[in-house]
Amino acid sequence: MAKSTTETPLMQQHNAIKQRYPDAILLFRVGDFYETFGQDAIIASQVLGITLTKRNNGGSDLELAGFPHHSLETYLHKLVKAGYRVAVCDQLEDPKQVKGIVKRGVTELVTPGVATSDKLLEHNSNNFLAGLYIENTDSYGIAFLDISTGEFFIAEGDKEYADKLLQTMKPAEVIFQRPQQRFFKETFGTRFYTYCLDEWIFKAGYAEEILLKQFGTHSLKGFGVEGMSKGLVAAGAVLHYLRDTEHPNLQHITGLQRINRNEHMWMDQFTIRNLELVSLSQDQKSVLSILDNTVSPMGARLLRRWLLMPLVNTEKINERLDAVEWFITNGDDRKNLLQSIKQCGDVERLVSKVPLKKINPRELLHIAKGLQQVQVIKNWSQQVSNPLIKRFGESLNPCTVIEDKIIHTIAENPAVQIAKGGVIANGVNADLDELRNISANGKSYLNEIQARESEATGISSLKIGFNNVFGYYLEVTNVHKSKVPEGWTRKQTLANAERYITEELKVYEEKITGAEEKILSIEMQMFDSLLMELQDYLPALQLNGQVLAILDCLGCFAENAIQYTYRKPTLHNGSILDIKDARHPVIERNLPTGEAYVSNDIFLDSDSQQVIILTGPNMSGKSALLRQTAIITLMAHIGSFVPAASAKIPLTDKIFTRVGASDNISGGESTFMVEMNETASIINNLSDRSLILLDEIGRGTSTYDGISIAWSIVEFLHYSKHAPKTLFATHYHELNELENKFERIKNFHVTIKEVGNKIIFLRKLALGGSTHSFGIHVAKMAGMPNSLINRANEILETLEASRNTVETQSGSPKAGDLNSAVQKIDTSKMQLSIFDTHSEVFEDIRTTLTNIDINRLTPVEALMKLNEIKDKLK
Ligand SMILES: Nc1ncnc2c1ncn2[C@@H]1O[C@H](COP(=O)(O)OP(=O)(O)OP(=O)(O)O)[C@@H](O)[C@H]1O
Repeated sequence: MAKSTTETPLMQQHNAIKQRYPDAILLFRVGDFYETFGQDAIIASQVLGITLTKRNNGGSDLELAGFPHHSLETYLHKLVKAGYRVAVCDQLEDPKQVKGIVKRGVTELVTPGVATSDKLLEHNSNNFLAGLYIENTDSYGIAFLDISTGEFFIAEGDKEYADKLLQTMKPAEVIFQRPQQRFFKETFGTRFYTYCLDEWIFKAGYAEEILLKQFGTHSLKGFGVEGMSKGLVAAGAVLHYLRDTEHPNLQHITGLQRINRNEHMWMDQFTIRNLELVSLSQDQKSVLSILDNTVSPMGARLLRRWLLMPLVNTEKINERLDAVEWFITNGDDRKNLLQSIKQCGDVERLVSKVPLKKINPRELLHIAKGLQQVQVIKNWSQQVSNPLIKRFGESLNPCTVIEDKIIHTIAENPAVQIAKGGVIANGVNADLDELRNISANGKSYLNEIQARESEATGISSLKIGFNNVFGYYLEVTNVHKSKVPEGWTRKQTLANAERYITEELKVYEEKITGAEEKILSIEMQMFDSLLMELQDYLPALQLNGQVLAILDCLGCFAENAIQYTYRKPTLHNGSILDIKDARHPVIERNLPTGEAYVSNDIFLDSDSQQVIILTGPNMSGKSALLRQTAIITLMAHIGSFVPAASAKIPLTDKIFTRVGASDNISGGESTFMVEMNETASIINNLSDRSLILLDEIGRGTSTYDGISIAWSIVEFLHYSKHAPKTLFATHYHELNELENKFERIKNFHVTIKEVGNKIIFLRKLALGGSTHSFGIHVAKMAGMPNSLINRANEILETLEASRNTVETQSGSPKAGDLNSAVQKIDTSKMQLSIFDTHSEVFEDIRTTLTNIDINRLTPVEALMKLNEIKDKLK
């Protein structure tokens, strides 16, 4: 920004404030506009598409861009979405009351992680601010706060766990110690919006002090977070950051919840992505998107967390499953309950707007109407026979006193903005009623006085009037002057009349002058005090929100089970996984009309069938089978019914999935390196209750290396003392040999039918391995030129002829003499079959001609086709 000694006082004020928020865009309120200056103006004009102008600033030109104050929400949201921190600087005094420059100050610093505006928030996902305390390279404390709902979590763990939590909770912003900037980037990458704070903030003593102050308690014991010193340090930093960003009203942040690593199933980021649990883009279908039948935003947010953090406690899971079953058999109860929950709106976010003073009258009324529904649900829950639903229903708090007060205080259909008036109901405040009466019925009130006084005095021509100098008056023509009573005071004498004021008129005048202003002020004050009163109920309201979210999710599982014929799984502590007629919940919902999903049985245990080697042609459905096994297992662990005829699911603490040859080029790792890194992490983190899905592991390197690695991984898993249940899909048919050598390995394949030179995918799982991949067939389906396909078939024949010499010897694979087979490939035909352009062109022309229906061709079209063919021959 251009510096000048002759800056205007306004710019001096701006610059002084800007200095305190150097890394934020400063929206500086001037009259009815928010203005930006200098570099801020350049950015704002680019991001917001508003005009950039120049203004003279003491001799130098300064960039300027602004927008009307009522557009703040829209523009603020655009800037924050574009990744900027925005400081909103308001006028702190009424300009009408002040001479000279108005006092200004930053009233809010909005960043991606500290957003409360509905425009910045997605209704079905949380907007977390994460605090990360890096104690050392493998020890972390993490806190997640959603300021828009008041949910506050803490956790601790090693690097892998910290990474997993960050990936799962997807914070909009991560704050950590400034000296760790480089380390953070190297460890967690660049996918998060980050901000650094001074190291001194990350201290246990400071954290405790700030947390106790926030919660108004003497100790943190009540939150069950003892021993989580690192997590608390992170939570302290989060609160400090809120203070730094001018968020003083945080009464809705009433406590902490701990996330325990051993209470949830372990799935790493790769597994979450590979199983397509949550959508990466708007139109991508995911397990979450097809399961989400919730009726409230808090239900939708909770479902996401449930899905990414499945339970590993049989008792708790069975409680949920039983509740879902109850909802299925009691359909009317379920429908009524969901209807009630729907009417409550986004309880958590509405409640959080109360201390932030961002709630509008309509939303306040919504809270009260929600509380009426809460009462309905609570009453209903008394007669529910399912213990979990009953327990949750009974824990609801209808907060009757405040509900009643809001319903009676707020008008039936209030304006959205308090400033519009008409927000407080009639009959609540006598002064307000009177003022409204006066303001609305002023004319008839005056007529009433006029008639009354005219009758009392006998002055038939008595008139009431008003002028700016004398205010209200009674006008008496000179003829009747003698009839004027004593109590009237003369105010003005005209040629043929006198004007008087009475005590009653004086009082009326005082009342009517500024009635509108007074009405507004009473309304605002009553609204404010209602909000103040409501603050005492915040914890109860938040608890209601959480309970409604749980009931919503359970109801949603019941809805899904009915709509999509999901069945109740049996979760047990044994080792058998036995699913009958399993389906993939996402694929089955996206098949073209008329096509049915082919279900399959799958059985795994730790005695006879611990590892399945799954072969089958490309596109036959191997990956789908692997994934549906994991998704069904996962769904059972969140308490959902599953897409299968029946399912016995062993309690599973970890699901690993790996797909060969996925790459992480931006992370600087080669395809195969990634594949091996990820597989190594499985091998090193196995447990007795793990489910492992390996999809074409080993394919990222040469055939021999790949087969050898795949073989040894399977051997390792088979001999591992944990005996993890494993599904291994592969195109290395050589691996089928493993079945003969290891007792707990079984071969299966996905069936197809060959009809002529076509194959039909039957998609049924059958015992035994398959010998063909039919990859060339899939290449044909993908639209490769016929000449290329024919050539590939020729080469395949040559190679397969040599395959007859394949011998697999004593526990290790030998893939035959591929090298000498390759030498046998006859390249003399290559000119003709692949690179003979003529054959390609003729093939092309033949296709064009075959597709022409001569009877329907107009002469002009025929000429054009002829021209097209001529061009091709050129
Ligand atoms: N059981 C099924 N019923 C109906 N359609 C299915 C079934 N299984 C898979 N499909 C369809 O077939 C497509 C290919 O399936 P999938 O990716 O599982 O094959 P694959 O055997 O793993 O193939 P590749 O070896 O080439 O990776 C799926 O996207 C889905 O549309």
